[in-house]
Amino acid sequence: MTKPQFPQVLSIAGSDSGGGAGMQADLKTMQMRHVFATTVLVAITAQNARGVQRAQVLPPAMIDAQFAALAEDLQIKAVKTGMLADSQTVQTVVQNLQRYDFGPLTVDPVMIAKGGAPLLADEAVATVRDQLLPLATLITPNLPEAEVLTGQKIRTEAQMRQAAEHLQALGAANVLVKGGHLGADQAAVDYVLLANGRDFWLTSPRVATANTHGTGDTISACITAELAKGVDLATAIRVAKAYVTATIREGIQVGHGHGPLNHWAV
Ligand SMILES: Nc1ncnc2c1ncn2[C@@H]1O[C@H](COP(=O)(O)OP(=O)(O)OP(=O)(O)O)[C@@H](O)[C@H]1O
Ligand SMILES: Cc1ncc(CO)c(N)n1
Repeated sequence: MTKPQFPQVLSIAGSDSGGGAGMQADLKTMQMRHVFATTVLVAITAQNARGVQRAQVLPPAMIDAQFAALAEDLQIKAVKTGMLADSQTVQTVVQNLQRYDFGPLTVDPVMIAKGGAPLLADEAVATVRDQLLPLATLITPNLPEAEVLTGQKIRTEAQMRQAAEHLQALGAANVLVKGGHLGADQAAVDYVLLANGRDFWLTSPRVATANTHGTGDTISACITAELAKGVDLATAIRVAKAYVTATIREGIQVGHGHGPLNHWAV
């Protein structure tokens, strides 16, 4: 009897001990999307829905060793990055992504946790922009991240569009600007600019909830999973928007503060 085949995907990220964001959100999402998730852990955070208490970065040699182990034995079809902590770690990840072909790369340029804790050192922003972003098949910044990467203020939908064009000019092939941080009275509107110049908006009703910890990780992990299955990018982004919306709408209650999503939602 032939055994079931699942496309293999990779999450390069930090651990969220609270289980709601980071590598844990990636793993839960990828499992729900029926792909086989592998990981390169770059940092550990002591974190819960109230915030980040402590973080520790892994040494470059340990990051290299994880990449080498995967390259030796697996066939990764799509890859994403999340928390990358500091400039040295970004450079280590960039070197490995250049060394191995793990398929289309989705860069979620994680900078600050929902509670306000920094997950990327200021000195690493230029490394992300200049070295990682040009490798990205897709970059998925939220509004504050897009502001930092472009140096532009983003308060309106017109500015979201301009920021996407700017990010493309910086070298990202395709761009998803996430509008989760627009005003609480506005719909959850995201803007997509594809490599071929096609663009579209994705709009869903804003759910009035504090339980949005890990939304960014979840949408980018879902896109990565769909890409590994061979789904085209525009469809992968639409599927992922629908999935993250369901995980917010069909919320669960775990912890306090910015609680996690319902990854079982469909
Ligand atoms: N309250 C909400 N209701 C519905 N959709 C939301 C809500 N908040 C965020 N979203 C959607 O979730 C996705 C992630 O966007 P967001 O801007 O929150 O990412 P993020 O800030 O990177 O998340 P995180 O840092 O928690 O991982 C987007 O599609 C956004 O529109
Ligand atoms: C480890 C980690 N990665 C990413 C995020 C952003 O959601 C977070 N809060 N924690």
